[in-house]
Amino acid sequence: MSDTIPVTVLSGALGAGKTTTLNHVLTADHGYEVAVLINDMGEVNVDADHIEQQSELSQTDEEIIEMSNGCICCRLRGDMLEAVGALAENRDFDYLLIESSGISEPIPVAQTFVLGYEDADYDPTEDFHLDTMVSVVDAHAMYEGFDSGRALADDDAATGTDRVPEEVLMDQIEFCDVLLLNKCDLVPDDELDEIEAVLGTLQPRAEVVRTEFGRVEPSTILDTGRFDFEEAKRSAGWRHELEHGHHHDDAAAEHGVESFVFRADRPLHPERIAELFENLPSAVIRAKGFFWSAGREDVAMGLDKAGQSVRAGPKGRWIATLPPQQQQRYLQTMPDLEEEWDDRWGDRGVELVFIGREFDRSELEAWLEDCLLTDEELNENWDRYPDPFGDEDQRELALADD
Ligand SMILES: Nc1nc2c(ncn2[C@@H]2O[C@H](COP(=O)(O)OP(=O)(O)OP(=O)(O)O)[C@@H](O)[C@H]2O)c(=O)[nH]1
Repeated sequence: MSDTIPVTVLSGALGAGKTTTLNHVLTADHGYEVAVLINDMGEVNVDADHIEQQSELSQTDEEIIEMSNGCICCRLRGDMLEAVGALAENRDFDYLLIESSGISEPIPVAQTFVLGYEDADYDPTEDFHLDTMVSVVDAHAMYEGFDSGRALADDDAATGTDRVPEEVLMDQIEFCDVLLLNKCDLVPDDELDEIEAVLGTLQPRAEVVRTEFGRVEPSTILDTGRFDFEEAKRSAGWRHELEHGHHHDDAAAEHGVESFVFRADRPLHPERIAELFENLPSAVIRAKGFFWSAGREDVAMGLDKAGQSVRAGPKGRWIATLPPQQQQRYLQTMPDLEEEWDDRWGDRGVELVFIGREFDRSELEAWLEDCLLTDEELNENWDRYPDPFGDEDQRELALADD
């Protein structure tokens, strides 16, 4: 057991701050050779897209595996095992850090590591042991919906096949060893005390740590030895999962959560798109990606909506704005990029992911289309358009107006 590789699994609702936490920990001084597996909800993993090559994540040397288009708690369970099995063959890392998708249920992920999985030949216990289950909780979302937080506490119906994300959230809270109460900067201290009290009642065993932008000591989530198999086995969820099996094979579909990606290779009108971002339907629970705002050819704008917060603004650089040598490096390593490269505009474009429950996708798509420059506008002087996004990093749009 002692020479098996420890595994930490990060769970947490969509937009709670898992990636932010992961970035923070990976760039901190942790002393491990970490391999990372990221499971993102949605067809494409925008977090890993090329404009973000400059992000902190890619500046670290970690081996990163991405699994999109499904959840590692269900459809991708076997795939996950195969991937970590292949990783383990080389053994050139000594820690495995997993970020599961926002709607992944933590128990099946834990069971996959502790018990293996019937459809996979690889037995993960030969190489790995589960060290810490971490849940990232969005303190601001809890604060905003404190009433529903109470409903959560009363809800013992985490069984059956009609599980909804609130119940997944419940599982994420109840089945973890460390609870990161994130986004504490957005919530008054006395409210945080109350939220912490609720969390403590729901999961007395977990260590609760308050964080802002995922800034946590690596030792809080790495090699803590806190995962307790005996304890886990006693939890109702664990037994239920074993008795009934993990029936669904697509958590997203089951929860009515869907995602779509909007792509375009022409710019968006800054005022129209800012207005749309400020008025996104509430059924859209998460949106992210990057876009080209007409008149701001110098910078890749990012969108980041998590719950009620909508932030947009400069996020990264287009590869087309990099010095030629660096540009060549990207183009050589990314064949897709070369294919999509526009002679005049390079990689500038729009790629936005929208995740929601029962939202009208075609209506949203039509609105987005309307925000693209028309053929006529393409010939105008874009520099005359007012720029609602400014020069700062992504800033809050919706909250500022409330
Ligand atoms: N104000 C504030 N914003 C935060 C904090 N942590 C993260 N955010 C922002 O919240 C948004 C979502 O953060 P992510 O780290 O991408 O969340 P995630 O859980 O990985 O999201 P998914 O992968 O889509 O499930 C981003 O805009 C972050 O900058 C925080 O502590 N305070």
